[in-house]
Amino acid sequence: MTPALTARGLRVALGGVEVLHGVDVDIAQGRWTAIAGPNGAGKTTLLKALAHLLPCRGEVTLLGRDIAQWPHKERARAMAWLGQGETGSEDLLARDVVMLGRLPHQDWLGTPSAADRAAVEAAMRETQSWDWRDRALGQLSGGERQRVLLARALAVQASVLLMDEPLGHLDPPHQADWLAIVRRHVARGGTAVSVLHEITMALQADELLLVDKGRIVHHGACSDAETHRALEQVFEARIAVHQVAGQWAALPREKLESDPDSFAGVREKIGI
Ligand SMILES: Nc1ncnc2c1ncn2[C@@H]1O[C@H](COP(=O)(O)OP(=O)(O)OP(=O)(O)O)[C@@H](O)[C@H]1O
Repeated sequence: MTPALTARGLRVALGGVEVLHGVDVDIAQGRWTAIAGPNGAGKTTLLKALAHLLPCRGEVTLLGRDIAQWPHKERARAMAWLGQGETGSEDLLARDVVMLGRLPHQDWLGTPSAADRAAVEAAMRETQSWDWRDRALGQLSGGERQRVLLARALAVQASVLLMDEPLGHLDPPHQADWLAIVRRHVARGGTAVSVLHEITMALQADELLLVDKGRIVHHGACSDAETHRALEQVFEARIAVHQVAGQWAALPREKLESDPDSFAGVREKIGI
């Protein structure tokens, strides 16, 4: 199957300094790929370059076609973006913010159709943000706001969904809801790519892309032992990947070793 996204020799310079040094990658369609790595490694830069949001050297394709050759609206219908700490639109009502996700489907100066309104409602219900549809974005809490912005990305109904640190401000139940949303998207044949700092959450993805110092240092299945070793290595062995209650989890190694009592329950479960 054609990859959802590919990059060949991708280089990005920011402020005159190269921060991405010739990345080659294929992102599979119908899979969820998580991008992880240390602070400043280049994860956001890579995601933005794949989204065609940054000037870069090299080639990027979206669904088999040079990303720069896509007509703008068509590309905006094929690929949705959820950025990190987005500002702006503070005075807009939440439902109008989500309607922005429908712009690629509308004619210039066109009014929203019944299908647009239905997509907005469905996306807001999916992210449980429908209740504050008539409140201004600037008046919402961090987590409420994040769910509205996720709804905006979902309202696009794009097959490729790119999300930079989507769990910001979300409490654990809403993190679990986000996980369910991503899994549904992928089960329907969609592609999800997300930068995640929460490594245990990143390990729930299908594939893990590890970025360090502007390069991809590993790309493999999240269930793969080789991926776990690469993950431990990129974080200088300060985390350890173990299976806890049937799921892969990244635990702080120093805490496990120096304060065994606080992890007694976990140690019992994972047998160490
Ligand atoms: N506008 C900019 N001008 C100059 N350098 C920048 C700019 N934006 C980012 N950088 C640098 O580029 C590098 C990669 O940044 P990027 O945001 O992609 O890292 P990241 O892996 O997403 O980091 P984090 O985990 O901290 O969010 C960092 O060294 C950062 O300081």
